[in-house]
Amino acid sequence: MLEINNFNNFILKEVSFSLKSDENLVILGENGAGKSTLAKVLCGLISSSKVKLFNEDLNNLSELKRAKYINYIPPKFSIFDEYITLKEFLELSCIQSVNNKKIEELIKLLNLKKLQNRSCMDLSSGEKQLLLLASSILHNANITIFDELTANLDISRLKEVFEILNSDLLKQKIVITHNLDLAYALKFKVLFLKEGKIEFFGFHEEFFSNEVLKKFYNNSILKVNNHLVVNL
Ligand SMILES: Nc1ncnc2c1ncn2[C@@H]1O[C@H](COP(=O)(O)OP(=O)(O)OP(=O)(O)O)[C@@H](O)[C@H]1O
Repeated sequence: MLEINNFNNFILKEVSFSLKSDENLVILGENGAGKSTLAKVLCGLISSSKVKLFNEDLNNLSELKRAKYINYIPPKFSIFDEYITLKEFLELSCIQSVNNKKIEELIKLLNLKKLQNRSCMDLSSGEKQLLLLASSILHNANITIFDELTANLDISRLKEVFEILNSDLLKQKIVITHNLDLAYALKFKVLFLKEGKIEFFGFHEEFFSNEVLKKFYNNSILKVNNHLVVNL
């Protein structure tokens, strides 16, 4: 259970919503709408007294408990140690004991075997995003927030990531994305932010109706025969 109650700062305005433990969420909105800021508030990177996780104030949680409850995966991979390898990064992603069997399974699942001894710094943007996904599965938080996880992925990798987000490998998921095809396919609940305000919070079916799409995207996107079509 995640709750935010009337949060305000210079970017977000009167933000309130709650998610039950079995609900996943997609966060949509224009560039600069406040999506990453909201993610940082929800996971405590921006401090606030307005967030509750599993009925406990986020502010009062120990660092370990907070890490178990929520994990924020940023849009860009950054690391200070330029020598650390992909496999070592995964070992560090286990919050308590290192689970080598699971690391091997994930390396196989995400086809990262030939990269496992490469320095993380040398990975391509898409490979870094797959590493972040593998890392989040090892971390295994109750809630994982992905901020533009799929931005640099080719179509076949996007499909693999979709399958993982659509599976039970991770518990509760919050996905920030500009990829409406992904948002549509995931069928998660939808939150649409505009200039820091929640303009829509509700079910997938309602958001992806032509009426609501027209309201938020003018005529640039349409649903035709149950497919989204971009009108460039
Ligand atoms: N630390 C900061 N100081 C000042 N302004 C900030 C700061 N962080 C974000 N902003 C501004 O707040 C607004 C919202 O930023 P945010 O990164 O949350 O948007 P976003 O919806 O995630 O955008 P995008 O889709 O482009 O990633 C932007 O106008 C941004 O420039």
